[in-house]
Amino acid sequence: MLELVDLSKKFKQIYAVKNLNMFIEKGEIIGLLGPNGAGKSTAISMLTSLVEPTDGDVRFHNKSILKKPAPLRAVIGMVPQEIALYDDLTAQENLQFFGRIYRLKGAVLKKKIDEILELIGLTDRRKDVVKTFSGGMKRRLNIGVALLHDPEVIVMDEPTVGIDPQSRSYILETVKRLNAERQMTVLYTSHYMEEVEFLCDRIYIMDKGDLIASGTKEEIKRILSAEKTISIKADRFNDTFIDLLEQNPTINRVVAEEKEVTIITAKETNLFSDLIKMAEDTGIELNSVDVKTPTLEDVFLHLTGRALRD
Ligand SMILES: Nc1ncnc2c1ncn2[C@@H]1O[C@H](COP(=O)(O)OP(=O)(O)OP(=O)(O)O)[C@@H](O)[C@H]1O
Repeated sequence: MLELVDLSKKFKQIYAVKNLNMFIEKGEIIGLLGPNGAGKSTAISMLTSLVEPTDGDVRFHNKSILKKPAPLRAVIGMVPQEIALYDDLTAQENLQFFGRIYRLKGAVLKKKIDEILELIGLTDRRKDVVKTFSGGMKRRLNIGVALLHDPEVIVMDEPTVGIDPQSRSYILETVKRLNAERQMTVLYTSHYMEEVEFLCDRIYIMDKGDLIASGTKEEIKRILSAEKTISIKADRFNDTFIDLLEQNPTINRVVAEEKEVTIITAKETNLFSDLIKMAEDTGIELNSVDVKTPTLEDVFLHLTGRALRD
């Protein structure tokens, strides 16, 4: 239904997005995962014709929308990262204002507003001004605005950044409902791999403008089928211990954080006794050594040598 073809955007000398290829079929929830600066916002801004690509094409039902964005604009809803609401208006007044921009009015607009307030869980706060809302409530209303014209496709740019856990799970459940009950197609960008794992049918992972992996969760995790991830925990680590790990030829990658070191090694390697000895020799008191089931976070670590959450 929607396709990005060899899409690139260059800002001065830097590619924010480089040769990105993606497709989205009707009714899918697609995850676009990547750390800050990966190029996710730039990619979706090109998709929603807010940013003009340097190269490549965006196609909707096999037709380029770069010169004629109207057919896609009519059916797409965009939830931007920045909250775009009027603080001095109530929730209801905000929806009325944006609804009129979409040329909705009278009983149709009223019905739509009631339905949206119910969906985003703000019916009982409809008459309160937005400036009294928590960050999570503002984000929910921001999503409500994007739903006013009954879009077939909704694009959400990191809609859960910096909000309370309750609003976060409300938003995730709302995305699932929109997809299940209204067959809405969703493109969801995030740097939280657990959100993308929970929501999405297929996933694209970007880093520094490049697409580094794509497929279903299972397909992506198969990238790690020959490796395993070991998490080592201690109250503190030292450089000598980390150096020993990095020099060990059976260890493929080491990511050291204050109280946790993650290593990736070949599946068949048995490092347990070596790790205990290395810790003893370097004066580290281990709290735990665990072999983890691979997550998308581990795939990112494997492909880039960095943790996604950094
Ligand atoms: N208008 C712009 N001018 C110059 N550089 C830009 C512009 N917009 C984005 N960039 C750069 O392009 C790269 C990708 O940014 P982008 O915002 O698309 O990433 P992101 O994955 O959405 O991350 P974030 O979650 O931080 O927004 C970054 O290095 C960013 O600094």
